[in-house]
Amino acid sequence: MQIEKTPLADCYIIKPQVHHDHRGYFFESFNALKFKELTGITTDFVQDNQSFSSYGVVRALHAQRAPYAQAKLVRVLQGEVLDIAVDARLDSPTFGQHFAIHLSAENQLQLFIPRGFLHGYITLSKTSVFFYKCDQFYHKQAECGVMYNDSDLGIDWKVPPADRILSEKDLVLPRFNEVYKKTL
Ligand SMILES: Cc1cn([C@H]2C[C@H](O)[C@@H](COP(=O)(O)OP(=O)(O)O[C@H]3O[C@H](C)C(=O)[C@H](O)[C@H]3O)O2)c(=O)[nH]c1=O
Repeated sequence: MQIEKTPLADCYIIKPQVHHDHRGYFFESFNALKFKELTGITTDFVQDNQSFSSYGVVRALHAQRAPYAQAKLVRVLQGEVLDIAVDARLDSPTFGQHFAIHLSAENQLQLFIPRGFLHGYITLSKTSVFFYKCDQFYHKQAECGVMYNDSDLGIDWKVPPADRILSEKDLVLPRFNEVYKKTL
């Protein structure tokens, strides 16, 4: 496992060590001890999620409010996505900034997104299977989110707007500054 810092504190890129042989490949998709050694972060994942999407589907930008905030370890099992993490920690020097990364079954990269972040992704391939570990259970009443294309966040979602597909819920999410009450 190799860890790479991002410009957002506590948000890390993880590159697993892939063992290839004549049969195919093997890699440890997560190892809590190695992760702690490399990041100093102790994780206790309690729920795994998986979602299937078609090209252009946007699932963004979501979080759960404290005390049910979730850290997530995300990766792609099939296809390719553009994954977005937005720092929504009011006391963070990178408050309001985002990090974007291409995750794919081919590059096998993962992104660790700490609690206090908004998260979302758009599918760039014909279809995608997205898998992620969470360190807090789903609490529907604690769900929150902001509009994915809020100009204040300046996220380039790559896919032409006409091709993007969103849930009814995501189409009516508020602006970042409405939720986080702090001007960027
Ligand atoms: C998140 C979640 C949802 N659900 C149920 C609720 C709905 O009946 C159905 C679809 O939920 P939703 O439309 O919120 O799914 P996404 O739009 O993919 O939401 C996710 O989008 C981005 C990528 C995230 O990082 C979050 O984990 C999550 O908000 O699954 C559950 O039963 N458990 C859960 O943990």
